[in-house]
Amino acid sequence: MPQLDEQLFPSTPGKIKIERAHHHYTMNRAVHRCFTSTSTIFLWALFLVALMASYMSIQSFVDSGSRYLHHTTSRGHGGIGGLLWEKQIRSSAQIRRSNGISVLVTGAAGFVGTHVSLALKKRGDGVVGVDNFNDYYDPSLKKARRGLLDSHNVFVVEGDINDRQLLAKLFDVVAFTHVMHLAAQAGVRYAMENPHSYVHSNVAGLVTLLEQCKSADPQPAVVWASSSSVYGLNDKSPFSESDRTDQPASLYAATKKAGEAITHTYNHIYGLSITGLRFFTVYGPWGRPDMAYFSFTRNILQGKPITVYRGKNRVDLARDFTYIDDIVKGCVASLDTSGKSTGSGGKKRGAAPYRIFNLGNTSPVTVPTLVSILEKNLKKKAKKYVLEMPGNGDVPFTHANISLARRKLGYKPTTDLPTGLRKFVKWYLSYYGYDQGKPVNFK
Ligand SMILES: O=C(O)[C@H]1O[C@H](OP(=O)(O)OP(=O)(O)OC[C@H]2O[C@@H](n3ccc(=O)[nH]c3=O)[C@H](O)[C@@H]2O)[C@H](O)[C@@H](O)[C@@H]1O
Repeated sequence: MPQLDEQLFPSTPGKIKIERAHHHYTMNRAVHRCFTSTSTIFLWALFLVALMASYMSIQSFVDSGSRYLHHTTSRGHGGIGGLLWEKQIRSSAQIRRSNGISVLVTGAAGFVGTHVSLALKKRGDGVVGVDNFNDYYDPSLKKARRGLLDSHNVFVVEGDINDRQLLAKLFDVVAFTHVMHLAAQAGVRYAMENPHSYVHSNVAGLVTLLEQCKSADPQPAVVWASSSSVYGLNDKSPFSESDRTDQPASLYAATKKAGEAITHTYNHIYGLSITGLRFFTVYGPWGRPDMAYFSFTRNILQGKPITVYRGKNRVDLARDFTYIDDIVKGCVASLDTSGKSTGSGGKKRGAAPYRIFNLGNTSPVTVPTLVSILEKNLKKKAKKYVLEMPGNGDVPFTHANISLARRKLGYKPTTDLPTGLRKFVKWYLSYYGYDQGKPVNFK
């Protein structure tokens, strides 16, 4: 005779069977002890069905956990999905020039996102931003950037790129021609502290966004931020797009490299037009406080020490620091030359462009030189601690070969590090309210 628990859990293939095996041992004994009459059996059956149902609903909550949470928060903040919301989205997406484009900018309250959104809006394109305003660095700076965007009629939705319903809703309201995907967990060394945030944004978030782009009709062309860090331990200099990128030195770099592979599959299977931009240590006004040029400035002004990393054999580290305005030109040119996605209804209808470009400055500068330029601009000496570079994901140097971007995008950086840092320091002092060296409104 079949055992009672076998009658309650009929043999089915796949997942259910595993669940059943799970329950089998503990319940077997309970069943024999307790089931003495048919009415008790009936009550137990009801109880078990209820147990199964609640287990399944917990499972589905876990599956869609982040989506659920993000939804609640975003709904709470901005009345997402309401009529007023739709009106703001439509007005922000409105194109005001002939042959203009309408762009969804992810990470719009971020450093590069803010600058690109403003540049597009200023020339008459439609722009809608999305940003989750996370606290990886001071969210008040992100809010201030949003204020700047607001004043130029760029609307930024508070939400996460992992939120499928939000993305679907945005594409319902606007037929975006382009997506400028800049939302990401940035920072090379922080990946050791919080590895999962890199997977969440740079892998899972990217896939969620591409899924939406693939099924949108018409499909938008996608331009997105990869990173110079994908070159990892490559020691061939300068770095060309065709150089090897299979030796990442940090999880951050690995997720960006994964992004290049993931976007390739969406291009190949669904006909999405893809352009990946390998940014080289971008700096400038409204920049990121976690980056060296920014935190060095803060510490020098506050009289606090800075740590200057040094490579093996006392060799200085160097970066191909690239000024934000040059990067913006590269981003805008990428959107303008992206070519169309070919798919519709989730099906590819022909080959679409897949491109990768270095956007660098082509002249690496050492970290000690960066510090001395800042000292000159701030008229203050840094208290320096020199430390051997810890094994935390850093690479010794970066140097971009930009001939491909020059040929295909007309990309030509024009700002050297001293000029760019002068502009940054000027912004920094006015933003944080320094008056003759004294912080008035230091945040
Ligand atoms: O080009 C890129 O792909 C990457 O550029 C930067 O990464 P990184 O070049 O490491 O920029 P910083 O964090 O500003 O560091 C610049 C240099 O200063 C050095 N550094 C940093 C911090 C510090 O306290 N001391 C110090 O000497 C680093 O070792 C590095 O050589 C960005 O943070 C990444 O998000 C971006 O993807």
